[in-house]
Amino acid sequence: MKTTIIGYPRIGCNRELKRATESYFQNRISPENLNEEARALRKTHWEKQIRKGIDFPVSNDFSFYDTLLDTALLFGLIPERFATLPQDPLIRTFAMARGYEKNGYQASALAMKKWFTTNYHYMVPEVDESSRIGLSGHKPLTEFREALSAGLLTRPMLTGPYTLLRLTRFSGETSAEACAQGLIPAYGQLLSALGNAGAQWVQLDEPCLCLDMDADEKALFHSLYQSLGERNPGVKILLQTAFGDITRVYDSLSSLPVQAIGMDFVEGPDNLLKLESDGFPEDKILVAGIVNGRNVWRNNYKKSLDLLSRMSKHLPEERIWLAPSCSLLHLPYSLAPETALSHEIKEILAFAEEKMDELGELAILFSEKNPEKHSLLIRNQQRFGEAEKIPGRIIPDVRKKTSSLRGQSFRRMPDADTRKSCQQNRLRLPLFPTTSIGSFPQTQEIRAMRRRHRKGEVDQSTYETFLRNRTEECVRLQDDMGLDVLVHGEFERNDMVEFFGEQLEGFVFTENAWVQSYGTRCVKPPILVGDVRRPGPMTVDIWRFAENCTKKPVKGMLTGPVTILNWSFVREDVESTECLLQLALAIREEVLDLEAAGCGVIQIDEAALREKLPLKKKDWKAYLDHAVNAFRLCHDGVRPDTQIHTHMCYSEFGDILAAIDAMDADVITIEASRSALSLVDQLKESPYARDIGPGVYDIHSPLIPGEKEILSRLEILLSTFRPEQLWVNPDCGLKTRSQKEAEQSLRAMVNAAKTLRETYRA
Ligand SMILES: Nc1nc2c(c(=O)[nH]1)N[C@@H](CNc1ccc(C(=O)N[C@@H](CCC(=O)N[C@@H](CCC(=O)N[C@@H](CCC(=O)O)C(=O)O)C(=O)O)C(=O)O)cc1)CN2
Ligand code: MET
Ligand SMILES: [Zn+2]
Repeated sequence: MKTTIIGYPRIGCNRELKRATESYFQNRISPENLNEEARALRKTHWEKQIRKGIDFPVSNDFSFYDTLLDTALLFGLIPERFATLPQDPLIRTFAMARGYEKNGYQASALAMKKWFTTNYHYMVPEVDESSRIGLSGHKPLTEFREALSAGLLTRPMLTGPYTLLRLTRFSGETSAEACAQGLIPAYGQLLSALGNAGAQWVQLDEPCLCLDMDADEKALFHSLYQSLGERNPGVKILLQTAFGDITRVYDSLSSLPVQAIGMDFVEGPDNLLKLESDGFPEDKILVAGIVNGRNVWRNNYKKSLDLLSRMSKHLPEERIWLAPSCSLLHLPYSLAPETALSHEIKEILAFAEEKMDELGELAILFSEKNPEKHSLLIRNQQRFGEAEKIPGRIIPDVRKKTSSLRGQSFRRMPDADTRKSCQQNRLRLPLFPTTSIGSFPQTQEIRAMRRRHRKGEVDQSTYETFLRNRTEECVRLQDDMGLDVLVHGEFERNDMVEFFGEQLEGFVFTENAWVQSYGTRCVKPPILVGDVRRPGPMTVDIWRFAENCTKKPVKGMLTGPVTILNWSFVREDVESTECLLQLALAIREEVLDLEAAGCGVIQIDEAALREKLPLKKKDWKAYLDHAVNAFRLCHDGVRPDTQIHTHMCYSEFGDILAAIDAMDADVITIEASRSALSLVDQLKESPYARDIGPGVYDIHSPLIPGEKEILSRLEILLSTFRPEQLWVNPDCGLKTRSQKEAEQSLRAMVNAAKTLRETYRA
């Protein structure tokens, strides 16, 4: 059996690309320097795949920002506001990703959305009537040639036409069908160019095949591939899917003019059932995704060999290539730099590099007559034996509590309307109250201080004094700007999930296991290995300190159980519903401690609640029931006059409105600035009654909004929301912004709210 991967991380094992790109943004290095760094990284990544024995390495998985954005640029899916940008590919890429402002020319960034159920974000391509669809770049070709000149034959990958069209926003008279007319010839042209350059295979990523598909969508998919097949000059196509099963189109696979199909057998167990009941097309190769490409645990070889032997009853092993279930983009690079993990834990983990080892070992084992006797299999089983010894895997006290809660639904009393008046009596907030989402800029100074503290170069009390000083400045600044509900700024947190993981029992941490979240931004997800317990208060001290710096209310700031779970690497030895209950209990204890300390407004962020919404609608209810119930458990014990906020990063919630409402928070703040109109649209049919703060400016962009711009967004929002329910806040936390950007933007926002209040008073 041959092995392949379908994408590799690109940020660099020491985040070299992040550092180089950020230096380029600050004009500290030239575009040539940035390109050099990128070339060096690509070379390192190809060489690593070869060294790990991968038979078919991949190219064009590199990107300066996002591969979907690269594909959009490649084929001219560019909206009018970027049409007159300089032709330079770096400038165009970053302009579309981050917004552009120069010489009186301004263009806001493309929207950013979550990539399927991962914590990776893609840029949403936009097509309008000005877009000229056609091949207008050569990135896949350049990178293919670059590898070839280093002596490596790679398989270029890019987003396929169906997924590209499905994820694009069309405006005016444009449509996916019309766009396809220009797009397919452009793909054809690219494939010929790649074939002429010596490529044998091209990988077209079609993860959208794992979504629900109606008859029109299926027809579009088939017609795209039929016409691509007619234009294909002979290069072989691997149609690659990920993140679930493709049972929606399985029946028609054999008629597709492609030579290989990649399927996920980890998140899509139904793929195997289909293969067993319907067989697999005789003329195609199966790229079998059997090693989990997005969780950090070792593969269980015994189970994988069983799976492979079931598959090989339906097609010969020469036609099976072993692969991860998705791109390795969602995993850290390597276990090698991790020195602090215990032996048992290290034994049971595998990051991108170790996953490639696993593919090779599985190929060896499968070719053995008696794999049971093979040292590789014995070693693999020993790892799982060792893992049983991990301390804290089962804490009987915790299990006792969760088992008494199973099957219950939690509910806060009294009803929301009654609570609203209790809270108004206590807080006395003006119309259009202003607030922020929590974090303030994590400046170089703060990060450097945290690093010195981590390394033991700065003692605990110096570090704490430093944090308090920053917190005090931050609270005073908000007071001075006239915000109504303040925050402490989250300076003590490296990340909203990693921080809570560090406070709770049950998680372990890595030193260097970074995973790209978007652009140059990375996360280091904690790894859940045991039962969760809260040893003591986590946020009460810093909240109390901040509260004492002002007369205004300061929000207690927590991350909710669903988000902690969704942004961690989760255990596979325990049901996620159990972990969710354990986390909810821990957060609940913290909520009650904050309340007892006098905190009147508590925000429980559920930024990741929507992100793990299953891709197929039939699975939504089960997920949402558990998620919502866990959130309700966090706050079902608070007093009526304690105001519970929640925050979500994406406003696309028209379709899960009932679930959002059922969370029973008093106030929700959400992202909306890049899509104020779409939120208003979604809520036209079914109005939303609770207090809501749709973000009035984009915190992901370095552009500073003006008061007028904010006012016009607020006006749009007031066409759907009652003045008494509208809060005024940014889209999300300010941690990635500079001090100046944060301050000027918030001032514009507060002024806009004040102006609006005048209008309503008159
Ligand atoms: N987990 C998670 N997922 C999320 C979000 C989020 O906030 N958290 N937000 C949404 C958007 N995604 C985001 C993801 C990351 C970042 C982000 O800012 N990440 C930081 C890293 C944050 C962090 O963990 N920082 C640590 C470590 C920082 C670091 O790199 N330290 C240097 C030293 C720095 C110095 O000396 O100057 C080092 O260790 O080498 C800290 O502050 O302590 C980055 O990439 O720059 C922002 C948004 C969706 N998903
Ligand atoms: C990604 S959601 C962020 C919420 C968090 N309270 C912050 O402001 O950073
Ligand atoms: Zn957010």
